[in-house]
Parts: sequence; structure tokens; C-alpha cells
Amino acid sequence: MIEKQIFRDAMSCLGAAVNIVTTDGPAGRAGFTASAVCSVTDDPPTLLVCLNRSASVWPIFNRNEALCVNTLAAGHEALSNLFGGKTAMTERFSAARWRNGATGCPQLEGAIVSFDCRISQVVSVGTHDILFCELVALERNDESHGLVWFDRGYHQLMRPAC
Ligand SMILES: NC(=O)c1ccc[n+]([C@@H]2O[C@H](COP(=O)([O-])OP(=O)(O)OC[C@H]3O[C@@H](n4cnc5c(N)ncnc54)[C@H](O)[C@@H]3O)[C@@H](O)[C@H]2O)c1
Ligand SMILES: Cc1cc2c(cc1C)N(C[C@H](O)[C@H](O)[C@H](O)COP(=O)(O)O)c1[nH]c(=O)[nH]c(=O)c1N2
Repeated sequence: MIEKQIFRDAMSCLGAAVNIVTTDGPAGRAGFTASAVCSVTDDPPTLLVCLNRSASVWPIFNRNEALCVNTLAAGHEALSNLFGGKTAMTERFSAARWRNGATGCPQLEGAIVSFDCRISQVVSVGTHDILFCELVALERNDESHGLVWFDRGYHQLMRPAC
């Protein structure tokens, strides 16, 4: 069996977009930073998000049946740290501007793209739940530069034309 630390060190070699995943609904509002997000199928358009069941936000996502994946732009590093740390939910949300999407989940103003989704299926694997998320609506912002989590740090990605 490969040790956990060896696995994490190897996974740190995979660059990934950084996202703030939000929810709102009967259990209230919550959000956390996630790099474990990817496309599953385009028919129906579906993403997946991996959420640690020990996270404080887990019961809230588990009860609400919707979420929004807000992909962060260059300049969002501090916001990402806030949603990735042990900070109070009011402090996390007061650090940025939000609007409500079609599902009622908070959409981050200035996100590169926001995927507003209904959670269609949940599969538990080890410590995490895989949330399969069917797209309801999306909002794009084609002007901002990108942000990637690679080698345990943030890296800005510039658009070619800028
Ligand atoms: N998938 C995740 O749950 C995940 C992903 C990235 C970061 N994080 C958390 O953010 C913090 C900082 O992470 P880091 O990248 O600086 O260093 P790290 O050594 O904790 O993680 C390195 C890489 O391993 C993977 N990873 C980390 N924790 C994991 C987990 N519990 N389950 C599955 N994969 C995991 C991720 O790809 C991560 O980028 C840590 O607390 C980490 O647990 C969690
Ligand atoms: C860059 C980066 C990327 C991720 C994370 C952190 C950071 C900094 N975290 C951890 C997650 O954001 C963190 O556990 C919670 O925000 C902490 O919440 P509580 O303090 O338990 O509310 C995280 N957690 C998770 O379950 N899935 C993920 O994909 C990621 N990815």
C-alpha cells in the first residue's frame, strides 16, 4: 500500500483550477475551496466535486441539493485561503461580492466561470463524497486571468492576447 504522504506529494504535481464551491438552501449558506473538480459528461452537462466528509460544510452540502462551482481568477488567492481555512462562514462570505444564481446558490462576482448546479448523485469513496452536479445555468467572464494550484502554491495564468 502506497503511503498517504507519498500519494499527496505525487498529487501536488497535478496543476488544477481553484474553485470556491458554494451552497444555499434549507440547511443555510456555506462554501469551501476545492481543487478536486472536473468534467464528467456533456450529456447531460455534469461536473464532479470531491468533498471531505470531515469538513464543517459537509452536513450543509449534504442537505441542500444544489451548489455553485465558482472558478477563481488571478487575484483571488486570499479569498481562496479564506474559504480553505478554519474561518467562520460569515467572514468567508463578507470578503467578496455575491449574487444568487438560478438555484439560489451564491455566485462570486469576478469568477472566471460559475457553474450553477443541482446535485444529482453522491458516491462515498474513502474519506470523501463525490458530488455529481448537473448544470442548471452558467455565467462566464472572459476577461480575467486564470489561477492554478500547483506544487502547493498559486500560479497565475495569463490569457494569450493580454
Ligand atoms: N481533495 C482534497 O480534499 C484536497 C485537495 C487539495 C488540498 N486539500 C487540502 O488543502 C490543504 C493544503 O493542501 P496542499 O495541496 O498544500 O498540500 P497537501 O500535501 O495536503 O496535498 C497535496 C495534494 O494532495 C491531494 N490531497 C490533499 N489532501 C487530500 C485528501 N484529504 N484527499 C485526497 N487528496 C488530497 C491534493 O491533490 C493536494 O493538492 C490540506 O489541508 C489539504 O488536505 C484537500
Ligand atoms: C487550494 C485548496 C484546495 C482544496 C482545499 C483547500 C485548499 C486551500 N480543500 C480543503 C477545504 O477547502 C477545507 O477543508 C475547508 O474549507 C475547511 O473547512 P472547515 O474549516 O472544515 O470549515 C479541499 N477540500 C475538499 O474536500 N476537496 C477539495 O477539493 C479541496 N481542495
